Amino acid sequence: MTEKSNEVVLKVAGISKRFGGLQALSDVGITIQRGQVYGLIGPNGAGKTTFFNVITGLYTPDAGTFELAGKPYEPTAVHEVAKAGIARTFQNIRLFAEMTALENVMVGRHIRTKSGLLGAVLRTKGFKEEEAAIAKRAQELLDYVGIGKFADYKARTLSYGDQRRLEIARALATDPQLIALDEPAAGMNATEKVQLRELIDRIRNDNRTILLIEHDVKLVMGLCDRVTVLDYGKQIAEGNPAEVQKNEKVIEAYLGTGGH
Ligand SMILES: Nc1ncnc2c1ncn2[C@@H]1O[C@H](COP(=O)(O)OP(=O)(O)OP(=O)(O)O)[C@@H](O)[C@H]1O
Repeated sequence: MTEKSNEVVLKVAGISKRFGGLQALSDVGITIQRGQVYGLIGPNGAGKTTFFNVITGLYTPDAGTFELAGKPYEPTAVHEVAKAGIARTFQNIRLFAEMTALENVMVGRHIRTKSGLLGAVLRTKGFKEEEAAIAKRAQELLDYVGIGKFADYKARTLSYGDQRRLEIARALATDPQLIALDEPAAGMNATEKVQLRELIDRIRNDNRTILLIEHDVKLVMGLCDRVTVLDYGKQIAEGNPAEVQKNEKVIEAYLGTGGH
């Protein structure tokens, strides 16, 4: 029997990372199954961003093993990781401000195109057909995240919440194995958070897999299938939200630092 929930998408183990005298991560590992929303939480300075950056190729770890959809990958460069199948968004939105929403999504799609640079320069027939297909797919993705009507708007003119949706559409455009969202709810108002939650739910229901760093513990607990809690670079708890919430080390870590 093929149980989708048993299919491992990301398996990282034994990750350590030191910055000078500071052990930012010590032997951290997570396993994410297809269709899961996996949350990464922890007090300020716990190592969440470092962990995220290691997985997505921004930082080189001192130790660790990495497997994506059953294949080992080397997180040595961001574009290699994107090609391997991890798409990410950033805490501080990184869109092409002067490009339209549609163009921003098309950029995401280009890492999967075949014509390449020469085709683009020569504007070959193959290139033009491919462009049209990419534009169509980009429009579908904008519709999917709920901002289809803004396709021709410059990214910078969109509301904050819509820019975050656009980033997610761009990430989806790469057909990733895993979508890594870095604090997607940061700076959102209550209505935008509800909409974000609905969108993430929808993405999960389409059997996609999401890793999420988020400060909004309520959002994480309400949304995630599994959660890892980091504190001072160590993984102090892993489990479903109910288990993690009851964990004494977790309660202590949050109360001890004033929580969030
Ligand atoms: N590039 C770096 N150079 C030196 N130290 C770093 C670097 N990046 C992170 N650190 C340190 O590593 C530790 C973990 O930081 P990290 O940003 O991963 O935590 P975090 O859990 O994401 O925190 P926050 O919730 O505040 O974003 C901190 O003590 C931080 O100062």
